[in-house]
Amino acid sequence: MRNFRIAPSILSANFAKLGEEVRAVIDAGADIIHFDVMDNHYVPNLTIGPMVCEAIRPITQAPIDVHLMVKPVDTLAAMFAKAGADIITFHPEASEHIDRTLGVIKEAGCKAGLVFNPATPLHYMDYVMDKLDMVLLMSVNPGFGGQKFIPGTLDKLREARRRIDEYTARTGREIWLEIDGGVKIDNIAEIAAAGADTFVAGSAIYNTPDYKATIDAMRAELAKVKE
Ligand SMILES: O=C(CO)[C@@H](O)[C@H](O)COP(=O)(O)O
Ligand SMILES: [Fe+2]
Repeated sequence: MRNFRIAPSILSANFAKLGEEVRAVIDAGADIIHFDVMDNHYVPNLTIGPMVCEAIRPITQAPIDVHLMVKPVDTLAAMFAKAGADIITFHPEASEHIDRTLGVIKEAGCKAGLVFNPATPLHYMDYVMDKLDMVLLMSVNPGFGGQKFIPGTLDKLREARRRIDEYTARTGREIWLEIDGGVKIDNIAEIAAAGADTFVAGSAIYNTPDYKATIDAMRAELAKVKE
C-alpha cells in the first residue's frame, strides 16, 4: 500500500489570516502545505513570494511544497530554499537548463521536482530521474484554483506511475507522484488508483466549513483504494 499524503493549497485560503489557515489544515490532519507561486508572466496570475514562505515557516513543521509557476526559475528557487521551503517544483518549459535548475534546488538542501502541464510530455523526466524527488502532474492548466479536473490526466498518471515504479525497482530510490488541480472527495480515489500518492487540494478543502471533516472524508476514500 502506497503512503498517501494530502497537501492543501493555500491559494484558496483566506489571506487575511494566512497563519491561522496554515495551522488549521495541519491540525485537521493535512501532511504538507502546498504553496503556489505565480508571476503574471509564466501564468496569468500573481500570488505570493519568498517573504510569505518565510513568514509561515515557523508556524508548522510540515513540509512546505513550493510550486513555482515562474519564468525564469533559478533565482526564485534559491530564494525559496532560503525562505524555508522543503520541496521546490518547477515547470520544465520555464527553465532554459532543467538539469542546472534541479541542481540549484538540491544544492540548496531542498527536494526537487518537475511539474507537467496537461499537454507537457513526460519525456522531460527521462534523463534527470536521479535528481527528482517529486513528479507533479497538473490536472488543470496552471494559474488558478477552483478549476475542473481534466480526465485525460488519469492515463498520464498511470504512465508516470509505471515509469517511477520501474525506476524505484531499479535504484531503490523513491519519487513522489503528486497531482494538482480539481482534486475533490468524489474523485480522489480514482486519482489514487491511477497512481498518485500526494494530493493537492485547494478549493476542495478551504472552501468547506470543516477542514477536518473534508480531510477525513478524503482519507476514507483513499482507504478504499486497491493497488
Ligand atoms: O497550482 C495550482 C493552480 O495553478 C493549484 O495548486 C491550485 O491551487 C489547486 O486548486 P484546486 O483546483 O484544488 O482548487
Ligand atoms: Fe499548485
